[in-house]
Amino acid sequence: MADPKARAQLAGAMTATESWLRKHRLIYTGATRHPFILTIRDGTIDLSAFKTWLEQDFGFLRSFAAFVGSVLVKAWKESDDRADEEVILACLAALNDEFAWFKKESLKRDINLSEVVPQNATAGYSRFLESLMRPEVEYTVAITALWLIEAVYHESFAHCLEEGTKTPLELREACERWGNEGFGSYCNTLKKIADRRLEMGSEEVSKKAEVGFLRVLEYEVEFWNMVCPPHRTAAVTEGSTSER
Ligand SMILES: Cc1ncc(CN)c(N)n1
Repeated sequence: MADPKARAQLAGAMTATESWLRKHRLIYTGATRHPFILTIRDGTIDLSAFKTWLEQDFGFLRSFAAFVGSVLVKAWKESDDRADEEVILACLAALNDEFAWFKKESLKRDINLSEVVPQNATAGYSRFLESLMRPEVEYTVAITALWLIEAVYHESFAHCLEEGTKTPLELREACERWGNEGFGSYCNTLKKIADRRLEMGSEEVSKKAEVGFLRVLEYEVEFWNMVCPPHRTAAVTEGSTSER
């Protein structure tokens, strides 16, 4: 069905991103409720896993910053709304702050970030981001991926801040960085941009954006799995900690 309006009517009041979140709920939950996050939330986190996450996420961040820069270029060239550029620019500014935070945290934990070698999951994710930076990749596809990458972190870390959780004090700052309400509103703004673009775009672009959506979730799960391999946490997901 090529007509976007007819597509929207068929889906009722649901936006494209909402219908994908529903359709791909299983993998979305896998990405936002990963055992790594659950162990932060219940206070049983293995601090060496947290250290690995710090090291690898810093590496990811370098590619992510380049990707966000490429989304800004696409917005400048293709967007129907100049306000999009301001949202993406704010994201780049926040990333500058994020780099400083990673450096501060690594100093506290005796990590030499310049010596860290990207593991397969980080390198694979970076290659995927690089593929999205190509000029022929549509702005709509790229902004949808950007929204989801940010939203997965927001949903994951916000889960560790809910009432009654046992998130260790020393990890609260990390959780607040992505789990705070301001970050949540920024994710919502990105979601609205993605939906606006998806609504006005072709069926073909929408399909590409959905493929990108799924790939982001797969890479996010792989990223968490690298930090906290499933075999080590099988017992946690089964409700016991005896195998850890
Ligand atoms: C792997 C990953 N995914 C998402 C984010 C949030 N920018 C992050 N820092 N790292």
